[in-house]
Amino acid sequence: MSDAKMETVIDDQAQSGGPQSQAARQVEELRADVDTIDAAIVAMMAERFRVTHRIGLLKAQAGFASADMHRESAQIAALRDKADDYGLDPDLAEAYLHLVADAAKRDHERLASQANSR
Ligand SMILES: O=C(O)C(=O)C[C@]1(C(=O)O)C=C[C@@H](O)C=C1
Repeated sequence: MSDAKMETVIDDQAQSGGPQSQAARQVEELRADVDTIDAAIVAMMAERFRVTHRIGLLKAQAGFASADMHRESAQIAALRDKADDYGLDPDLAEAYLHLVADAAKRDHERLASQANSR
């Protein structure tokens, strides 16, 4: 256990028939759950992006700035609390919010520059 490995290809281990193949097969089963969860997260992110795109269209039409850091502070505080409730590292929830809000703002900037060039 003490040798520091850089990578273990679990698929190879599962087929090896060696002493670690049962653990490797259990990892593979859990990976199916990970894939299902990741697909759901991507679907929800796409839905979120469609909603923020609509916000961006309204902001561009009204001449509002893409960013609203007051709103983002409230979102971060709420998500950090929620993460705590679920036993998730609040830093991870905050990193998620930055990721999606930054993407939304880039989209809003594009929409604003399109509106300005008309
Ligand atoms: O709620 C807004 O005003 C948005 O533009 C959406 C959003 C977000 O992605 O949640 C993005 C940018 C703002 O700074 C705040 C929030």
